[in-house]
Amino acid sequence: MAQPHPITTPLWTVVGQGAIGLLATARLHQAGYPVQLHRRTSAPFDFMFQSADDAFSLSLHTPLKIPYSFVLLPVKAYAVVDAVQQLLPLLAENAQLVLSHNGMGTIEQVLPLLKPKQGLWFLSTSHGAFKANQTTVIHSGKGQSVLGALNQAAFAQQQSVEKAMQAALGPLVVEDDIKPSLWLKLAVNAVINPLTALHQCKNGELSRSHYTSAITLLIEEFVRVANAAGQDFSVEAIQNRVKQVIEQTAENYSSMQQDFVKGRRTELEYITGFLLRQAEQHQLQLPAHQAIYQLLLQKSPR
Ligand SMILES: NC(=O)C1=CN([C@@H]2O[C@H](COP(=O)(O)OP(=O)(O)OC[C@H]3O[C@@H](n4cnc5c(N)ncnc54)[C@H](OP(=O)(O)O)[C@@H]3O)[C@@H](O)[C@H]2O)C=CC1
Ligand SMILES: CC(C)(CO)C(=O)C(=O)O
Repeated sequence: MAQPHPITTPLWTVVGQGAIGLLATARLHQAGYPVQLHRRTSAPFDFMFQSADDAFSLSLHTPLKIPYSFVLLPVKAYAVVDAVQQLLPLLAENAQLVLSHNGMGTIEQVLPLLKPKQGLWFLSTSHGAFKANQTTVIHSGKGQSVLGALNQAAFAQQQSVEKAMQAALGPLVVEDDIKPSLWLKLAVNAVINPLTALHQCKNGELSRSHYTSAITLLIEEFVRVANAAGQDFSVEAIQNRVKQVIEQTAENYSSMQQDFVKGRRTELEYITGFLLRQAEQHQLQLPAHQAIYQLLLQKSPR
């Protein structure tokens, strides 16, 4: 008689020890997934997770199990390609890799690095998390996530990846084509992030009439380049989305504002920079985005 296959829960490897990575790690652990952290050092790592409903600590001490079959890569956009290059020798032949970050432009760089059976995914999230200190992560805002497969090899493990990402950063919407969602997130980030970094203000400040004309210009330019790139957005739809996010996150400081004020590298190159590169390809001028990009570069301590 044939033996039934044992039902195993796959081991996930989360890269880094950032806010989103630790949030995902804690939630995977809560859902019963074995999970390990691929960090810059191999020292043992304990951390504390806190949310509105929960608080617990997690010890991740066992040596890393390689090759990695399921990997979540929630690092800043500018760190993605280096991280993937470092991971390549550690990935299984049919590994599944989930990118998660703000901004765009990394997918095209990562796809050619993978082997034919290695699947690539993108997860875009509106969850909020921050590190209160090196070893404490706070789940500060319940959000949701959008997940999409980026190559054919991703479909070989579709159910496993979707189920795990539901646990890690759900509630989850799975899109056949994630690009429109990424462009919509880009619109929000290309308006709110540079303005809040430049004016050193909370997101909610941008609802003041003082910012109306700058926001309108940035949105009109965004829509021109998005349309040229084949994304069918109207100015009105983007205005409504940006207004909604400004209201919903009124008390937040954007990630770019925080990086900028702390003198850390920002994701400007993958947000406004990406938009400007797209505009160039389509022979469009984006004077408002160009101006804010130059101002932030000049003022940036790095
Ligand atoms: N935090 C949030 O609430 C939200 C964040 N996002 C986006 O998600 C992404 C991740 O955000 P967040 O978690 O805040 O970012 P962090 O910078 O806090 O976390 C990234 C982590 O990855 C580590 N890392 C980078 N490269 C490597 C590598 N090659 N090997 C090992 N570790 C590496 C970093 O280490 P080191 O510091 O040493 O470089 C850091 O610990 C960003 O794009 C952000 O914009 C989106 C929505 C909400
Ligand atoms: C949505 C927003 C603007 C929330 O602050 C964000 O994604 C960020 O800060 O990077």
